[in-house]
Amino acid sequence: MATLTFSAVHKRYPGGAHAVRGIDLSVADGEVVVLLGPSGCGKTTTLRLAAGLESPTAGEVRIGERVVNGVAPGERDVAMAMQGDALYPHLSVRQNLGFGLKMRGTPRAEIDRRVGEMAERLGVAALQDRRPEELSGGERRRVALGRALVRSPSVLLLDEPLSSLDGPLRTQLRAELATLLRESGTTTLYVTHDQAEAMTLADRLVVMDRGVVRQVGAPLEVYQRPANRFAATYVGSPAMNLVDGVVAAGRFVAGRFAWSVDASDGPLTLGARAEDLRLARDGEPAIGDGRLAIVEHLGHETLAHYDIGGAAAPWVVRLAAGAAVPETAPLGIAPGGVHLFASDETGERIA
Ligand SMILES: Nc1ncnc2c1ncn2[C@@H]1O[C@H](COP(=O)(O)OP(=O)(O)OP(=O)(O)O)[C@@H](O)[C@H]1O
Repeated sequence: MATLTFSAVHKRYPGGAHAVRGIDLSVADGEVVVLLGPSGCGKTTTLRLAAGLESPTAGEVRIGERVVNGVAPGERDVAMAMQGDALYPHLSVRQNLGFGLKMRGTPRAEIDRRVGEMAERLGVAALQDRRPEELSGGERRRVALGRALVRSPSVLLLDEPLSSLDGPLRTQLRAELATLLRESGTTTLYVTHDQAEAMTLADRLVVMDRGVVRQVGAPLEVYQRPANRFAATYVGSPAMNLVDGVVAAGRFVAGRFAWSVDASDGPLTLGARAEDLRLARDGEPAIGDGRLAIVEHLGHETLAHYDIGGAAAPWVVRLAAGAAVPETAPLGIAPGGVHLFASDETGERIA
């Protein structure tokens, strides 16, 4: 087990892409840190820098106290599992699981013991004599994860390991993986752009945008108190509702939209999550009248999209399943449900 540390790390590819722009990040011993961000934001590059498949163009990557910038992947004691990783087709499940241990000269009896335990934990014990072609997609993913985990590496690097799976299987394996990572206590850096996966697996979440870290925090902390507009819109589904407007004398106004805020005069962006919006009753304060644009009946809840005038897109209101959805309604924001962000390009949180 070890810590993994990035200090002012940059990666500029020969072709010119500046994929990672000064990342400072530390994964503590036994911690699961998830990199979350849109396509092309530098997640995989960060992981490959930890693996030793790329070297930084500036800054330092350390495993424990050791600077590993120029150290080859095989000398780092890291294990990696990536999306679409192929198993060795001519080897059995047992041999696939034990391959890394064998390469490291682990005694036969210990390989058998560790492989047996891992196969048991991953629910593939009965399949150990099969070849990969005789497995389902989910079973193959389990074996690929097991192959990385069984080595008990200092650092485990996982790049969208569940992305080739569909609905229920993915949910199941996600939960199993969460337990497995906790129990094994392996220092893990995990890349995904799947919200639910990030929220379930992460001790801490790292929100990335165009090669830069925009926020680091526990998943709920990031959800409840996003540090900037980017994190506010990227974390959470549906995304936080936002509207650009101007504050004058304690009143935020954007077109038909108005709400009392505790902020100095000037432009800013006001946000509220779908669950913090409500249909205001008579006499309750309202941001204005919303006009119904779309309703999504999702079974366990209803998402009503209301055009509120000032915002570019309709605001999404989360309602209980089966609740009445009026065509027009005054919308209110629950106490504590208002987020304020700078309207400049940083979009930093103000309150
Ligand atoms: N080998 C490479 N050579 C040149 N540019 C690259 C290389 N690998 C990645 N890039 C560029 O670096 C940037 C970051 O890519 P990276 O794969 O790290 O993003 P990502 O966040 O993992 O994206 P995705 O979610 O799509 O996998 C992108 O602009 C990409 O085009």
